[in-house]
Amino acid sequence: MAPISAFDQYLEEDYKVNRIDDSLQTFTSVCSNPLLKNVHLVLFLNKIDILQQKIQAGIKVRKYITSFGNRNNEYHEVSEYFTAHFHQVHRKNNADRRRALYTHLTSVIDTQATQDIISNVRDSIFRGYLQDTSLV
Ligand SMILES: Nc1nc2c(ncn2[C@@H]2O[C@H](COP(=O)(O)OP(=O)(O)OP(=O)(O)O)[C@@H](O)[C@H]2O)c(=O)[nH]1
Repeated sequence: MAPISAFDQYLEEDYKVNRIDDSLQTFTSVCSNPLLKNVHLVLFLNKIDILQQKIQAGIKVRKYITSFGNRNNEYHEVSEYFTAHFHQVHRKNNADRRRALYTHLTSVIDTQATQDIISNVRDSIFRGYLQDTSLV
């Protein structure tokens, strides 16, 4: 789980490290861990409600993440941009393409939507097990 609303925040323990970069570094460690080589990953990009509020308040992503450049400072473009970065980290650390990454944009304070997403994730994991055993 990574908070994608945190693009304008820095670590308390190191004020030079942007919190999105910190999440990407943590995710790189997960993806490059040999013990997790064959484990499918489910990533919740969380706090999208706060991301939407920040964007509506006019906070510019490019001020904090210069690589965002002149893209539109609107929710869909921003969330797609950050999601793509996490997928890129996964791709770089998944040379044999055996592992899947499932990403979900979440706001866990919306308990109904979160419950629906978790049910879908659980269903797809079970479906994967059944396919592996050729039962479906
Ligand atoms: N608005 C909103 N608040 C959330 C969401 N997820 C967690 N929180 C709240 O954020 C606060 C911190 O919780 P977490 O983010 O789980 O904890 P954390 O990772 O230690 O906190 P941060 O470092 O601030 O991200 C709590 O008050 C949560 O209720 C979300 O999707 N939307």
